[in-house]
Amino acid sequence: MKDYEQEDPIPQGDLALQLTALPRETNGFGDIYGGWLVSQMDLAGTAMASRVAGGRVATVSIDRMAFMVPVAVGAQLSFYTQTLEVGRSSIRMLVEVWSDDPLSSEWRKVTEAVFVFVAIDGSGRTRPVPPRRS
Ligand SMILES: CC(=O)SCCNC(=O)CCNC(=O)[C@H](O)C(C)(C)COP(=O)(O)OP(=O)(O)OC[C@H]1O[C@@H](n2cnc3c(N)ncnc32)[C@H](O)[C@@H]1OP(=O)(O)O
Repeated sequence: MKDYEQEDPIPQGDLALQLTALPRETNGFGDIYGGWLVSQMDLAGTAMASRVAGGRVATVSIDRMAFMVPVAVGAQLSFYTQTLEVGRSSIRMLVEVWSDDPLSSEWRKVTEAVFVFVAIDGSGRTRPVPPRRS
């Protein structure tokens, strides 16, 4: 994961979400916890996938992920998304999280994961992703 970080020093894709890590997102040790970060990644990916899908999507899978650096309270977090593949109803999307630490002023990649979203209709059944408009 560290090698990949060095080969890949800039965010991939489009900025989907920016927010500040607040004290309410911490665990009992006072540290930002991973589950909160994953849920923000899911929200950022959902927002972008629903644009591609032209409507409602559901998260069907998240690949393995590792947290490469800790996130400090007060850090500015940026979530980037890149569509990797569009299937009949599925959208594979890379979601990266980058942190701007207010104390160290360091800009670093925190984590990344590939999410798969599926376009669904009002009843929760899969539907085809509409063709891309050029
Ligand atoms: C449990 C929760 O509440 S988690 C929170 C939100 N997520 C959800 O609620 C999703 C719950 N899951 C579901 O409702 C169903 O799995 C559905 C409707 C998303 C998909 O139903 P399925 O019967 O798996 O549909 P189907 O087999 O046709 O697969 C649909 C697409 O998803 C892809 N897919 C299904 N499972 C996976 C998986 N585990 N990993 C990657 N892709 C997958 C398929 O390859 C297919 O892609 P394509 O249409 O582009 O070829």
